[in-house]
Amino acid sequence: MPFGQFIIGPPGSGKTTYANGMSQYLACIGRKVAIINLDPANDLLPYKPDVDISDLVDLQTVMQEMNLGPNGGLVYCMDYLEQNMDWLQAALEPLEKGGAYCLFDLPGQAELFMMHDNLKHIIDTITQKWHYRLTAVHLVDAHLCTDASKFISCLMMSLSTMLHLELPHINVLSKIDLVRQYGKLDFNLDFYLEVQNLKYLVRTMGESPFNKRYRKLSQALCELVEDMGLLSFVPLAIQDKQAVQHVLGLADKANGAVYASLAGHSPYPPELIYGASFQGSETDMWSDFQEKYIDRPGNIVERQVEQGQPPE
Ligand SMILES: Nc1nc2c(ncn2[C@@H]2O[C@H](COP(=O)(O)OP(=O)(O)OP(=O)(O)O)[C@@H](O)[C@H]2O)c(=O)[nH]1
Repeated sequence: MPFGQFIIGPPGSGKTTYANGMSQYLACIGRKVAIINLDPANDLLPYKPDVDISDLVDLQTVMQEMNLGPNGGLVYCMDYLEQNMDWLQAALEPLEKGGAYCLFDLPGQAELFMMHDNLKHIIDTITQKWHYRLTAVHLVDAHLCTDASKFISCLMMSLSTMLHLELPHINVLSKIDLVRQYGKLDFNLDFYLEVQNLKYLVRTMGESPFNKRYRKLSQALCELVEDMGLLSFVPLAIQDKQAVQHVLGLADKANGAVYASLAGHSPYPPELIYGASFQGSETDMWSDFQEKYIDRPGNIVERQVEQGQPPE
């Protein structure tokens, strides 16, 4: 029974970097890991994929021969993969036999999730027909927290992806370490992670004619998200070991790897699965992140300016 993660999220949200970082962490703690690149637009990979969709279909060739743009080409490649799932099954077989934890790096274009069924069919085949136990790890760039309207869009996108995929799901605010660059947040980090009391978010939206006109709509969307009670985020900065550990621990619980290990149905003893996951309290971790990445000035010059001293 193979375990692993589907890594999803909009373009640029950090999926490939996460696949690379997570695989390094897994290898470090002694778990076998494989990366399956299913994004044909991924040309400069920081990792060496164990399976690469480019070996099946090449996006550039598709664009040239079919006279398609990048998005049309991507949809074509996904259709092609859907029709050639036996290729993927054969490529996965040795990894499965070797007991590898599978990280699937997926394309980020939202239309693949929202408007076409090909990726959903691919995911369904892997999880339902081939019985892979996979958690969807959905990354969104944390800079969306710096603007209430953008954060509401991010909530809608995360929620609809969750409902569309019907998989165990973790929502991640990625690149937390870069948030400071985009200015001060209106609220502490836990506000964005817990996704509660969103009425306060709507209040920060300003008084432009556009905002005034659509305030009720924003309010209704926020109420919908809160009423469903399905959405929350965990923070990630890929170089932060604690954060990577935390996401892995949640993914292992969501896909059942922890319970399989406890029941003796895993090549890894529970100590390795539990022992490698984050053991502390989430609230302490949030405060630590708040202090480390959001409150604390990033460098000595910023610190001096914040303390009212002229930079040296
Ligand atoms: N500082 C910082 N940079 C990050 C982090 N995660 C990703 N990045 C950077 O964000 C940029 C985009 O990351 P990618 O991993 O290529 O994002 P992606 O989602 O795979 O992008 P597409 O392949 O276009 O869909 C790269 O420059 C990464 O180095 C992080 O946690 N911290």
